[in-house]
Amino acid sequence: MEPAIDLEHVGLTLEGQSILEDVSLRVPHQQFLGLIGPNGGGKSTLLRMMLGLMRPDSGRIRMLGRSPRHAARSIGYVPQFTRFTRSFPISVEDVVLMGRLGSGRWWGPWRRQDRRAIDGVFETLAIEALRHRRIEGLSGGQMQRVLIARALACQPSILLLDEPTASVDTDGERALFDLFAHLRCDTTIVLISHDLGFISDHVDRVVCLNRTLIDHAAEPVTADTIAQLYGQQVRMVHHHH
Ligand SMILES: Nc1ncnc2c1ncn2[C@@H]1O[C@H](COP(=O)(O)OP(=O)(O)OP(=O)(O)O)[C@@H](O)[C@H]1O
Repeated sequence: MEPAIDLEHVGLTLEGQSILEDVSLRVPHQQFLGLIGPNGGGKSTLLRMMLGLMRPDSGRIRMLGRSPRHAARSIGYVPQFTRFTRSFPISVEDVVLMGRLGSGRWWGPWRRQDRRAIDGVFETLAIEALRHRRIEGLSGGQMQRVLIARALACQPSILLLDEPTASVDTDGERALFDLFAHLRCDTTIVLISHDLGFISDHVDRVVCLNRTLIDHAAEPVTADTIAQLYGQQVRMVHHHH
């Protein structure tokens, strides 16, 4: 069976700087993968490539056996919180409905079935009370949950999350990982995090990206292995500068 995510020898150079080099990664269906690495290591760039928002200079990316652009409707994406501007005068419901744009509907008012389809997502993320609030006034943790709800609104087969727990308190973080544990029965999840100890408790596998990818698939995921992986990578950063 083809893996859910298949990267082969992916490379990217931007403005003369090598961002990704020979990155190969196969993520089987329903695996929960933690993606770690130092700042600027290329993690967000790699997720954007999986979504088809950026193309590699070399190598090949297949998502669900298709090109990233063709698979995009089956991929939910939670961007890094700080990259999402909140100065639009729109409601929480509007933001979550945006997640259904790929579901065959391109313009015109939302259909009742679209609104009904997101009811479950509001409940799952416990944001029902926020449904008609403007997004400008939300707290960081509330907004983060709204962005996750938006990603889930298309009932994705693959969920890509860029530091989804960055603005969430400890209880909220635990609730999110409970949610991911529930979702992984039928979803492949890639989660970027800097919280090394925390992800080690929840993911199946950890890979570390710092321009090149280090995959210790054979080793059990423990906080120590991750700290070691991360330490190596951080030392490499210093070494390169
Ligand atoms: N559009 C762009 N043009 C030029 N350089 C870019 C562009 N996008 C990203 N980069 C560079 O690519 C490198 C990787 O950035 P990226 O955001 O993928 O890293 P990251 O691992 O997600 O970092 P962080 O942990 O800080 O979020 C950085 O050096 C960044 O400056």
